[in-house]
Amino acid sequence: MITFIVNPLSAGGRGQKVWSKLEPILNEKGIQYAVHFTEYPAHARELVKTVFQAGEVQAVVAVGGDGTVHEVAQDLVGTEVPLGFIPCGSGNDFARALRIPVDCVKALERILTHRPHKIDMAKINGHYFVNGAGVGFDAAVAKLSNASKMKCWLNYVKLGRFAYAANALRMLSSFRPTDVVLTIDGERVPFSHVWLVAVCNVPYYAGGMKICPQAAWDDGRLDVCIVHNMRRVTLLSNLTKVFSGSHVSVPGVTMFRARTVSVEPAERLYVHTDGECYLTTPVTMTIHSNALNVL
Ligand SMILES: Nc1ncnc2c1ncn2[C@@H]1O[C@H](COP(=O)(O)OP(=O)(O)OP(=O)(O)O)[C@@H](O)[C@H]1O
Repeated sequence: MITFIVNPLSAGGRGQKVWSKLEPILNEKGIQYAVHFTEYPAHARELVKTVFQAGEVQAVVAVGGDGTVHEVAQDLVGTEVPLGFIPCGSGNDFARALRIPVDCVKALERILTHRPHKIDMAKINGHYFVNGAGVGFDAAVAKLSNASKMKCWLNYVKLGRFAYAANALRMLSSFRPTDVVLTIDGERVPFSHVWLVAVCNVPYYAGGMKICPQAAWDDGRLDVCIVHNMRRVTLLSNLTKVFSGSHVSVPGVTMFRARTVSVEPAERLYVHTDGECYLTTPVTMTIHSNALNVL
């Protein structure tokens, strides 16, 4: 039996619309399935636990945004039960990285016909994440985006993925860079005047920003992007380069690859994981090779 976990409110209600399109297709094909709808934040994780307790599970499919994938994946890591994903959030970076079609019917077809394959998973202070985590400026922007009405409006006109970029411009004038010590595979490296530290398992976050262009979900490494010692005006003028990944050659952008990364700033900073902000520093991130089966 395939279990679908649907966030009906993802991208301003797209999750519900997508499910209404998929349900008749599943019935027509005579596929055995169960469906559960999330009713509050973090409910997806509870639902997956309940599904496992109830018995044999063939696959669990997240229908929603990257936040829903993040929650569903937590308890699938280390099991052979594959994760499927029907992307209908505002960012859909996980789908972008794994080349999962944005068309929900094609995404369903892939789930029904694809052989599962293993991907790496990253872990931060005990929680897994699928795409990336960010400390500092990008986490502050993620927090602002999730709380702001702008994301709802942009979702309404199907431009939700630009909410982060729009809020980055708003946050730019007020955010103050700070000193940070990174420990990269055991080596302590101090950085001054740090705007952000992004640690990624896939190239994209925040709705298509190619923050770590070389990141790969099967290389057993975390890719790290540090933006430091950069004037506000320089950051502003180079902001759009992140969509192509060409920001990596701007002075003040330092890239690393590692298996373990710790981030200790001089002051407590927000941390986002897969676009959701529920942690603060200090944090330690590790990579776990071939940890999740994906359809
Ligand atoms: N019924 C609900 N009411 C309120 N919050 C919910 C509900 N269902 C899920 N959530 C929370 O909403 C958050 C975001 O969900 P999701 O990622 O699916 O959509 P999105 O934010 O529109 O997409 P994206 O993450 O791509 O921007 C998740 O962290 C989840 O915990």
